[in-house]
Amino acid sequence: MGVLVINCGSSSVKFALFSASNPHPVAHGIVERLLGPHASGELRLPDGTTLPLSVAEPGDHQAGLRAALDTLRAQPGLESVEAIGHRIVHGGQDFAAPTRITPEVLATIRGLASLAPVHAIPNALGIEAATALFPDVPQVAVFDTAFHQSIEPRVYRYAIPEELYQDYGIRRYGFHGTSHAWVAARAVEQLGLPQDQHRLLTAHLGNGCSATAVLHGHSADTSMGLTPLEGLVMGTRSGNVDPNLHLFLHQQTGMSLEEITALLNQKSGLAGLAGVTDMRQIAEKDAQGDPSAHLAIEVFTFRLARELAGLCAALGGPPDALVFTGGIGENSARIRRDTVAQLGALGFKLHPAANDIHGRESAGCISPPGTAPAVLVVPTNEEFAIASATLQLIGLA
Ligand SMILES: Nc1ncnc2c1ncn2[C@@H]1O[C@H](COP(=O)(O)OP(=O)(O)O)[C@@H](O)[C@H]1O
Ligand SMILES: CC(=O)OP(=O)(O)O
Ligand SMILES: [Mg+2]
Repeated sequence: MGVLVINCGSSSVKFALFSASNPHPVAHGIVERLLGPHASGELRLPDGTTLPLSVAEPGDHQAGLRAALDTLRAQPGLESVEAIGHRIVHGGQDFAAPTRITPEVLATIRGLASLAPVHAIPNALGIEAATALFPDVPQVAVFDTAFHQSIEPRVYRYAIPEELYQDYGIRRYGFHGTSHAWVAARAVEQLGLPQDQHRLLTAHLGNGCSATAVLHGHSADTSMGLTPLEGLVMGTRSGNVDPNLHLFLHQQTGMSLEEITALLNQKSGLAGLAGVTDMRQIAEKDAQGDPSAHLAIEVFTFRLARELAGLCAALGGPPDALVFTGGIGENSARIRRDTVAQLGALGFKLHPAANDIHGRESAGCISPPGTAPAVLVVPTNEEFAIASATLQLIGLA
């Protein structure tokens, strides 16, 4: 039983093919720089082989998916695709759980574009491209927002006039839910906590970054809001700024609303502070004495620590553990160290040697043995979580 998982971003398509309940993909890859003249990608096979993917012009999402799937299908011995799961970033108020994709569901996802301008249209294009290539294969939408549907009105309402919530659905939604739910479940298993009695903080730190308070298996609060711009400092996103910034910038510079929105989503965050988005490069620049890179790390970790401390209000008691995941959370001992160093008020401590060795593929405890609260590194596996939800929904699991 082959399940293909598709994560269509604004300029890339990530994909992974899974066989039944094996969390390691039988093949996976990425096609990048779509929409530009030099789209390209690669397919990785379990034996370590990497095959280049050449994308036909125009290099749109369908061309990207076609390049990936044609190469995938040509590999001897790989599973055929019997179900497709899509990562869909925004489910709005309409979707609280994985949903079988129909033309109506696709239209609703497309209609949510104003709430997720960077993500919703590529997500819809991914569904259309997959439908064109696999017209008879069942497809399932798995929403980033679904896990956060449990947050309460005091958490999801903004203090703005009520009719804006009623008329336009303006509220906090939260994202990266598939990842937060996955790593929280692994942490509960690893620490032997009761399924229905635990308090966790999860920090998903990738290109987009968010933190969540997980209370007894459910999301109780999260740092992202109406859109994936709210909250933490990210690769190119500012996270929280004073909402008056839009007017101030417009008056000072003459920039339009659209230009300011693009500035906050695409040119801010680590890119704005340090000039580059990649945390590895920022750490290298910092080591060479670059003051902007140093400040970027300080702002990133302080804002993360402050957010995590604030999320404890929704836990209603001291956390059992803090979980780091995502490209930065899994790989950067430096970011974990600097963040935890600012959370002493909550009792968090690191075991420096354990912190230095844990990285991708090695889930582990990085706090001193036998002490509470625990600090864990847990690799996320959004793709496998989506594959599992897809199989479950179509009754093949
Ligand atoms: N060894 C590392 N040290 C620090 N940061 C890393 C390391 N490896 C990856 N990263 C960072 O992880 C981020 C990308 O995270 P990832 O979860 O892969 O992204 P995406 O959200 O696109 O899935 C980048 O900022 C990258 O620099
Ligand atoms: C919701 C979100 O921020 O997603 P990503 O990290 O993939 O950009
Ligand atoms: Mg991500």
